[in-house]
Amino acid sequence: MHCFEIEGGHKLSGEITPQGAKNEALQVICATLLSKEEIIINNIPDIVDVNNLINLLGDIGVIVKRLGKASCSFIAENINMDYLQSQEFRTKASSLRGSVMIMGPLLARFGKAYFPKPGGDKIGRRRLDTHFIGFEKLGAQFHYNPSEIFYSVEAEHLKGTYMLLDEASVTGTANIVLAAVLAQGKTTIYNAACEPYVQQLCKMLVSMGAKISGIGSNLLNIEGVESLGGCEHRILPDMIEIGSFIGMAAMTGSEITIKDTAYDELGVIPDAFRKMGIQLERRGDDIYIPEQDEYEIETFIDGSIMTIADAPWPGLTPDLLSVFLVIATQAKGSVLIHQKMFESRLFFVDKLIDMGARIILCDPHRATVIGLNKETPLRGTTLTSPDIRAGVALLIAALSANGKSTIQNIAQIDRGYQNIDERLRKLGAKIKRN
Ligand SMILES: CC(=O)N[C@H]1[C@@H](OP(=O)(O)OP(=O)(O)OC[C@H]2O[C@@H](n3ccc(=O)[nH]c3=O)[C@H](O)[C@@H]2O)O[C@H](CO)[C@@H](O)[C@@H]1O
Ligand SMILES: C=C(OP(=O)(O)O)C(=O)O
Repeated sequence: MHCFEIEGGHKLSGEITPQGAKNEALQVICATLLSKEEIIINNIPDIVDVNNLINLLGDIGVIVKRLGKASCSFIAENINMDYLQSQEFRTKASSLRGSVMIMGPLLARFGKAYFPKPGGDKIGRRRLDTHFIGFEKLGAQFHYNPSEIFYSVEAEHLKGTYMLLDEASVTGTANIVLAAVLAQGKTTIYNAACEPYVQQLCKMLVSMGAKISGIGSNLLNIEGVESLGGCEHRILPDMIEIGSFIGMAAMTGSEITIKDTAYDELGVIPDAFRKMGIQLERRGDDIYIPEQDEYEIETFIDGSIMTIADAPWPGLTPDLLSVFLVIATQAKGSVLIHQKMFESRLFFVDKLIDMGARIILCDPHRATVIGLNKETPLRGTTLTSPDIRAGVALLIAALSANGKSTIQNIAQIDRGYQNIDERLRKLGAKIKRN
């Protein structure tokens, strides 16, 4: 098991370019199953989850060609549906969460799809109800085998309908859209998730010949078509990685430039960092973060303590709350971090408390952080990464801390951050992979 050894307390400097977005990559790669024609995807991040999905598609019969470092061609002409019943499929598909989005395209194109319990972060209950209720509304029969935790959906044909989702699930919306584009007639999805990942998926589907309106809103209208063609698509920069780099710069008091951020797609993220007192400047499509010896968390207008909370898009993504929490530990002022969506994502604060941070975990969803205003740095220690975003938050803490830290279980970080140690070394970080 690899670990990172970090000597903290060094400033970073220079430029860093974000990878392609993990969560978009998972959606658009699954979408390649919808067509017999060639689909080229560019800016694919070289990370474990995405590589596992690409390999899984290869196992199902998709011809995958690497065209360059970050580009692949996919031709899903012949699909081996029997493979989906194999033990090997169950093991491989359950290594990540995003692979559940192969179900929508397979159901739409071949009338059936199977799936084991998906993997992904262990951050509380992660149900799939929205996915399956959506498929059922489109006319599929759903079967769940609880002893094997194996899901199946089958339909002779899918028929468009109106549906109001019980929650704006990101992968759930994507999965339903991926099925509805080939259904007969019109599907309306209300309370649809509209994260940039879903918007990008819909734009790609439109370029393949799908008829979708309402992209970017929570009301999608889809007119089913007979078949879809090929296309070329480029994945947006990873907004979670961009946010992680902003947090890293603030905590280490570093001057860095994050290149090619697709700034207009970042929604409230830059302003949420500004509320934490972090200065950042848009320069074209780059984000420049000056060296800051301190940053002061704003209060609300009436002087009450700031809350940073997650919400479905265009609210603040839950995937950045661990980063906000860690940067608050060295801010001036206090903040309530309210992780509304996931139940077990804040427990990593114990590790920050061990490092000297002042945090009260109020309950599994809320933590109050009283910033140290950089008067007392965190102390380096041995840490274990419980999930991908807590992992990167601990990495940020370790980079800013006094002394050495070891981060174990870095497979969690590698799941979503491409070559992170090498890229950070180029900024001057003292980080080794052992
Ligand atoms: C592979 C992938 O793309 N993963 C992302 C995707 O996961 P995923 O699609 O699995 O997450 P969902 O959007 O389904 O839901 C996430 C959690 O939020 C809760 N929920 C969701 C919507 C809502 O309106 N209210 C609510 O409370 C759900 O019950 C669940 O506990 O979206 C999550 C929410 O942005 C992100 O954290 C994950 O990184
Ligand atoms: C929770 C995340 O990923 P996944 O849904 O793949 O577990 C994440 O990217 O923060």
